[in-house]
Amino acid sequence: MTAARAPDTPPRQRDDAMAVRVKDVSMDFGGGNLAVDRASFDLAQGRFLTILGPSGSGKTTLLRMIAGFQHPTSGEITIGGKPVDAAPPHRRSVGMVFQKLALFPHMTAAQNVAFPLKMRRFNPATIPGRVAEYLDLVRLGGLGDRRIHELSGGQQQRVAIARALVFAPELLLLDEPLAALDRKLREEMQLEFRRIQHELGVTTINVTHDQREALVVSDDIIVIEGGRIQQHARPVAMYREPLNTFVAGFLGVSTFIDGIAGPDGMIAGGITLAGTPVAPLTGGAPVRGVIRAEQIRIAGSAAALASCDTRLAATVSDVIFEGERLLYVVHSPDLPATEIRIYHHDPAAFDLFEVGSDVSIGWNARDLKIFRKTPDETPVSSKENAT
Ligand SMILES: Nc1ncnc2c1ncn2[C@@H]1O[C@H](COP(=O)(O)OP(=O)(O)OP(=O)(O)O)[C@@H](O)[C@H]1O
Repeated sequence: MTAARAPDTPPRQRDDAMAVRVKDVSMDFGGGNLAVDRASFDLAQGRFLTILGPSGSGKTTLLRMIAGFQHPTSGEITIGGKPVDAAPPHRRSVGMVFQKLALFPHMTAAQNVAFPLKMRRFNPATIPGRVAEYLDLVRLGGLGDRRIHELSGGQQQRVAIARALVFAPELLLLDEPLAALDRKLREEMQLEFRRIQHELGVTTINVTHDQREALVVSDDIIVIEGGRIQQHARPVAMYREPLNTFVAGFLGVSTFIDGIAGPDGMIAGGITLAGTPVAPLTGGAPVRGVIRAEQIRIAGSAAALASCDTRLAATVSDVIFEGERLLYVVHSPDLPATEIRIYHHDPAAFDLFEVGSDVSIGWNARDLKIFRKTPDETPVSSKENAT
């Protein structure tokens, strides 16, 4: 595969180490609708960044400003050291793939891929070779003569990717391009995006509300909520060390325990739970403990959980079979207000528990992360986001 550096690839801007710089950017649509609130981040050349957040959190607005389609109310965005709106959209070195692919239906796959090259006045003699090269890159070699309606959804997606990349843009922007695909195809295309991005080394910003996609494809993740960047980190760090309960609830499946800070962790339901504060806490302050579903163990007796720092009696309220794993929902008389969620990763095991079973559950102090609770915090349902 030679598409990575085609002979007539335009020289890229390499004078600035940061491919994209977003500085104090806000978008105020008026009437109290602050869609993006003082967002700042830098993205280094060649990295794959995903902006992850729930519906209405400001992801698309932020991406549209980076694309130059929308002007920030305040702040500054540069690509390769230059302001984004320095050139008209069709002259910018930015490739884009949206959920609506906007392919030309009357054209063939190859004609679609050739279109941006013609718009950018590439040497006509080089166009067929370059189109073939990028169709190969997206594994559509041999299908260039097919019209768009003669291609499957996944193949159309590949045409859109080839069209976005064929002119070797400095930056690739993806706005939920996989959202409309069924789960299996979506997961296949996630890996394809990753492969192609690694092969070309093109700096990429992807927008999604799918946490799995963010974890699978990205070098870096930004979680956004209410127009504000909540955390910017690598996927493993984001998952293991969330900065606040919103991020903890948005990635993965967790149990939330409300209480107050105590000397050795937190006090909830009248008992002390050993845990790890993420920041210094004042005794008696309202806190929220968060523990991931895979970090709680479940067993038929407390003796089987001797290695756990905390052990509680509980009753199974629900068992959800998810194929490769089970999700137990249990309640403990020690924490009456808390719905506790536990993953069990071997659904073929013999010691499964049925609804109504009395069980023991346990975890270690390092896995119960204790956050200061803010006054406006409402219970978070991480289950809704478990895709
Ligand atoms: N052109 C506009 N005029 C007024 N308000 C807008 C406009 N575009 C977006 N908004 C508002 O800005 C907020 C952020 O919208 P945005 O589309 O950026 O969210 P999102 O995170 O991309 O959501 P989704 O995942 O549903 O696409 C929302 O409250 C939305 O209603």
